[in-house]
Amino acid sequence: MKSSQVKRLERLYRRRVKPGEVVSLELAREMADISLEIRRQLGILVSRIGEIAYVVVGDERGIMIPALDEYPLGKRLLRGVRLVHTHLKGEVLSDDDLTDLSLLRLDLIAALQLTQNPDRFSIQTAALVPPNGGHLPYQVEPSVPFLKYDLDFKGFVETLEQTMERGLKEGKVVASGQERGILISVTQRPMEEAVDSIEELKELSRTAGVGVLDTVIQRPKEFNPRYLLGEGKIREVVIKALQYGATMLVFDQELSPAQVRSISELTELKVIDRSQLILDIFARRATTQDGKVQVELAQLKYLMPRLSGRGVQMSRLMGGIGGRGPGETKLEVDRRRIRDRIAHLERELKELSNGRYQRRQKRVKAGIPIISIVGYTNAGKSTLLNTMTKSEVFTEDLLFATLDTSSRRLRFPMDREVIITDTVGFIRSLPKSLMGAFKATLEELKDADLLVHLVDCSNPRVEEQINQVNTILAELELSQKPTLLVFNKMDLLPDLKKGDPLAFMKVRQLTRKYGAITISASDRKTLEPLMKELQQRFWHDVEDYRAPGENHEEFEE
Ligand SMILES: Nc1nc2c(ncn2[C@@H]2O[C@H](COP(=O)(O)OP(=O)(O)OP(=O)(O)O)[C@@H](O)[C@H]2O)c(=O)[nH]1
Ligand SMILES: [Mg+2]
Repeated sequence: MKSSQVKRLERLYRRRVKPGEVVSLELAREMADISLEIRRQLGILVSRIGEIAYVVVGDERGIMIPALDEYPLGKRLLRGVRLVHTHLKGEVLSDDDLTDLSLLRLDLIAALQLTQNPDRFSIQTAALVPPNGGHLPYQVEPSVPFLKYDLDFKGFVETLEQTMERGLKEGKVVASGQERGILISVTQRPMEEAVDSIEELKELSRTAGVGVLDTVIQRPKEFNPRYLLGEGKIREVVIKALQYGATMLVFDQELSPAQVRSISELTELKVIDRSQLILDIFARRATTQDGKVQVELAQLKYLMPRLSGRGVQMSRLMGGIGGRGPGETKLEVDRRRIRDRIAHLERELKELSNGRYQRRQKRVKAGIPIISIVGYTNAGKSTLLNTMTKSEVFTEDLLFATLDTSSRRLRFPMDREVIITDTVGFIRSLPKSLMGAFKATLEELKDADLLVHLVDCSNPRVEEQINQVNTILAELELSQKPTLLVFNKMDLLPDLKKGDPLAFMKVRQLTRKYGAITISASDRKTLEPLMKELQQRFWHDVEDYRAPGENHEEFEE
């Protein structure tokens, strides 16, 4: 470019646009003139007060918009700058233009559609529209000769912003105040597995208080190291997020710290992965000292490797859902202080575990058999403990209701008793950091004389869940323990038979295959076969277990 041309471009920065106009006639003419002379597209980004924030020169067919760091979106729904640029051959707004509009959330995008004559051109504009349940997030207007173009820009953009805000508050899809997420899985596993896993991610999201707007599965030949998702796909996701008014993306796969950063930079959405979701749920659920220490430890260990590198956006990284997790102040401490904290927590955990160990020793010494109930999260473990012992352990139809083991005594006839313990639920791909921290809790399983592996047989993923639990038991070196497989929630089977006959048949087949006992943990009357089996296992002399009734000795706490 000639220096005179550069000067002309620089002078554009001194121009002002009236707030009521998209662009003035004079300025548009000057742009057309320069653009035709240099044979490149020319764009200006204009702020709300009418200042020229950037002058951008492209090539013949397109233009690259710079990072708009000085105009952060933050909580705003629109960027606060509009793009006016030239199209040398009078082309209409391109897909790239509309993608920029959507991704950058520009106030408006305008193309000056030039002809050979710098004084005669048309203008075409497009702007975002409020989230509308899956339709296009923008609206493109027809071209009009520039001289006929007449839009009160100030009024237009203010109204648009207000409507968008109102739409968001009404939160048509999910209640407001909640996070609204799009779930994403990028995997090379078979489609069926991906669907199963994302179904579970939905449950986890529900438990964590994240409303699920949509799910996206991509099975690429190769992973894109930067975004995990392919570039095209991630743009699709962003547009979807705009359409539905999403606040967060939840990935089913573990993301590297760098990936979290690039994705959240590109999308300006909160980005979390499955591990973080689970950590978040654990953080909410921990009530006892033990549980709290373990969760904080796990969170810090998860955070540590994510602290390296420049400009880590803490709020996005560890904000979790609604900003729980280690508090802001704790996050400001440097790695060293975190390391100290980890060491401190580990000591504390050790002390707590010493206490646990002594309690365990007492039990072992007393020679009372110990039964531990294990199983996938939500299988009904706590319910079973409650019903068997008539106690009130917290149960809920959410994942990970129980985070600490709790033990109860269970009496059998003839003054016989066992200790029965409830444990934290298992889940596939438990975050590594959590696995470590919760090993302490699960250590108690080593003392168990019998594991009762409880299964929710109404769950469509029942077989997979059995396998997952077995895998984790193997990891804990517990495969050799005597184990009793018990199918729970049999009261739900008639419904399953009606709703999904195939799944029902599968359950029947599994029951036969494993010779499993079936019960309804919530219904005491159905526990008889289980009680009988337990009694047989521990006291071989018992010929027959008698059902609890008026004239019998009852099993009770
Ligand atoms: N229909 C039916 N629901 C049951 C039965 N047993 C448990 N539930 C329900 O299943 C849900 C989970 O029960 P919990 O006892 O909390 O399950 P858990 O295995 O302890 O779960 P975590 O502690 O999260 O691992 C609750 O809503 C229970 O009411 C049953 O026999 N039939
Ligand atoms: Mg429980």
